[in-house]
Amino acid sequence: MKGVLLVNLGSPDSPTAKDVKPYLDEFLMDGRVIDVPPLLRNLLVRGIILQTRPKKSAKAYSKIWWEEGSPLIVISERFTKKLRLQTELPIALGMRYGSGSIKEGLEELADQNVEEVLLVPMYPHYAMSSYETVVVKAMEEQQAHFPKMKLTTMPAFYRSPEYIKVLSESIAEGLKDFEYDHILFSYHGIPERHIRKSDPTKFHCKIDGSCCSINSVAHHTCYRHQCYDTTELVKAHLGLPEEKVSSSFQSRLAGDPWLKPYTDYEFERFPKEGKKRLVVITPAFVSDCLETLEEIAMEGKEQFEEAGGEDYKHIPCLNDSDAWVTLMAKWIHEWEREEKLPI
Ligand SMILES: C=CC1=C(C)c2cc3[nH]c(cc4nc(cc5[nH]c(cc1n2)c(C)c5CCC(=O)O)C(CCC(=O)O)=C4C)c(C)c3C=C
Ligand SMILES: [Fe+2]
Ligand SMILES: [Fe+2]
Repeated sequence: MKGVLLVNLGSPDSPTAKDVKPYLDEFLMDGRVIDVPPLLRNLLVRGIILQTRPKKSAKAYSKIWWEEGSPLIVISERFTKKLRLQTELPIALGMRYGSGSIKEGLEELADQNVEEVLLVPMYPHYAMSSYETVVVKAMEEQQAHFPKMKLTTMPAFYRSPEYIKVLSESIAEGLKDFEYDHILFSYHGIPERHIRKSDPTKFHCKIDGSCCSINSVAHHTCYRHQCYDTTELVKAHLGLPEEKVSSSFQSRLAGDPWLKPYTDYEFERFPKEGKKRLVVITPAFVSDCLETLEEIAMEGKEQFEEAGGEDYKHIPCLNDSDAWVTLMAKWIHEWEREEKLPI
């Protein structure tokens, strides 16, 4: 029997420093997130970051927390419930970090006699700190606890024409009745080093402004290329004017150079260039979360307005919209019947 495991990032159990700390510990001790040798990671994460960050993050989480729980978890559960109505296969949901683990998701499927699992990392793009860590963790759990299960992984779907259509239509809906000077596609950032590490050719990705637009096998795992490609594909689909669209990267941690341009610098720059009415889209996330609801919809608005901006709009992620659920159900049916996957 076939089944599906959807995996999203996860959230703390509550917006308190007490619950945020173990969640951040698991997240940041992942060697694909903070990719330094284990001893140094331990020192950096437990000795420095976790001394102050949980309190700061808990404050941010408490600004966006819903009565039912973390928006990321609640939206992922709503998506899963709606998806179950459109397919007869068992569908489970797991989180990479925090409660509701990947192992529990696989257990739920095993209990329903599932032997062949379609693993769906809920990320449109490949990054070792998002997509790759989900795949590796799921394979480890499968090998350790479910040796007879077969895992097939959904590829990063950022350039599937059907996905671009659904994303573009949700953006078009958000652009209705809003006069804008500029549209910013703000993607979650990663350290530049991760781009070089994920380059199988070891020479293509120079992050020099041109590598991401020159065809290369490196793009299968180049987060930067995939983000820029998403912007280009949506721009083409909607016929948006070249000069009114740009991309940037948000949510960096202090220390290393992360992908540029930085979103918060763009919020300060745009009003000075006369771009005073801004739309922000966050296509690295399929569901709204701390990084979209607090960092972009709240903090970003404040930064933009303080810099002289006048009108600001964040267009929500695809969340549990009917078009997105229906597309995922279609991909699942294609895998179930024809062993075909998007891209
Ligand atoms: C979209 C994919 C994501 C990538 C790539 C990613 C990389 C990455 N993230 C951190 C550090 C943090 N991220 C945090 C929150 C967070 N990150 C993503 C997604 C990606 N991260 C999501 C969906 C969320 C929101 C979770 C939620 O509960 O709503 C946080 C926690 C909050 C905070 O303290 O700021 C941290 C920390 C690193 C270091 C990294 C790549 C190296
Ligand atoms: Fe993150
Ligand atoms: Fe690249």
